[in-house]
Amino acid sequence: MTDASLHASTPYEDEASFGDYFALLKPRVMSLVVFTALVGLLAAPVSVHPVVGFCAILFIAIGGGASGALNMWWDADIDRIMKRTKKRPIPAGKIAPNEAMQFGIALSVLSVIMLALATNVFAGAFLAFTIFFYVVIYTMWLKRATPQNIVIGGAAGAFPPVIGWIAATGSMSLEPWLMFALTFMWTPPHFWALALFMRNDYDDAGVPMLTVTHGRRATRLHILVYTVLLAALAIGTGFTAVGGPIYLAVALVLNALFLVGALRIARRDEDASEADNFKIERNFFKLSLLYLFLHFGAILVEALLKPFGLGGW
Ligand code: HEM
Ligand SMILES: CC(C)=CCC/C(C)=C/CC/C(C)=C/COP(=O)(O)OP(=O)(O)O
Repeated sequence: MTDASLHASTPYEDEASFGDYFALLKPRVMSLVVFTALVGLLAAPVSVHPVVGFCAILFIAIGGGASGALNMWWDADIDRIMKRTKKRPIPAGKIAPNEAMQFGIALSVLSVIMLALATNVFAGAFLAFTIFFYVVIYTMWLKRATPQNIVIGGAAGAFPPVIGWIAATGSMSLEPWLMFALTFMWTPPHFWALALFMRNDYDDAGVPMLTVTHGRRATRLHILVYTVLLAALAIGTGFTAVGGPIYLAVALVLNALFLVGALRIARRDEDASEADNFKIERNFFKLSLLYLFLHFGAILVEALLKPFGLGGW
């Protein structure tokens, strides 16, 4: 939908509140993104001045939020159709699409420049690339083009620990890419569970999510396959440079729970009670958030213990 037609059907209010602009930053989703960036930054084997570290995380958060605003600008037409998203600031008539676009671009430029100045140019460039990946590659291109949209696009959400590490060290190494791999493999089960319990949202909006193109049964099986691969990766990571006994214990428990959840989803029958299916899918989605948070929390604990001769193997 063009700006003009959106304007025609939505009476934009004169003054959007601070809360409306804040909502454009997708703060709830970005909170976990920012946490993974923080772990990337703190797990690096260098000492970062607390003020520099704080600024780095702040600018990564602003960059992530800016990419969320640009996503909402581009997707305003489908957001106004889906129940889950119709109350967002643009479809709700609080902020005009053009304003959201300008806000998103301004914050993107600001965050990239400030991160480069506060830390290093490499980190700034990587943040710019991540924003580009989420906004252009995922949102503008893949999301409406292929059911593999989130498998490939998931890379955008997996880059933040790499940005955090580069902000701290000015270089890359294996450890942040292990964190990348974990988030990358986690994204499909995380998202497809939501696509299942949001039922017809994506059908209505004509977005080619797996649930729409290949059906709910195929999506359930995809969740199971990715969860098995994720479990192998997450547990295997326990024996690498970012792992250690604490991480491994956390990973074993969480992956067992996640596998049980994925099996329950895979075994659901579409003819079964819709309320029961909803509950199982929603619980799995919630567990996915705890799953990533605790894996990164464990990576952080291992890293913070290392200077004391503890942590790691
Ligand atoms: C391309 C990859 C991803 C896709 C397509 C995706 C999709 C989604 C969607 C559609 C929602 C519902 C959001 C809403 O209604 O506001 C959601 C929720 C969420 N996502 Fe993701 N996600 C992705 C990657 C990530 C990553 C990498 C993280 C964190 C590292 C993350 C963290 C969250 C959190 C914390 C929520 C819950 C927000 C709440 O409490 O409402 N997501 N995700
Ligand atoms: C630092 C930086 C730039 C981070 C970017 C992080 C990132 C790519 C997060 C992706 C998370 C997300 C909300 C995907 C939603 O998919 P969607 O946009 O299809 O969901 P929607 O239907 O809720 O809009």
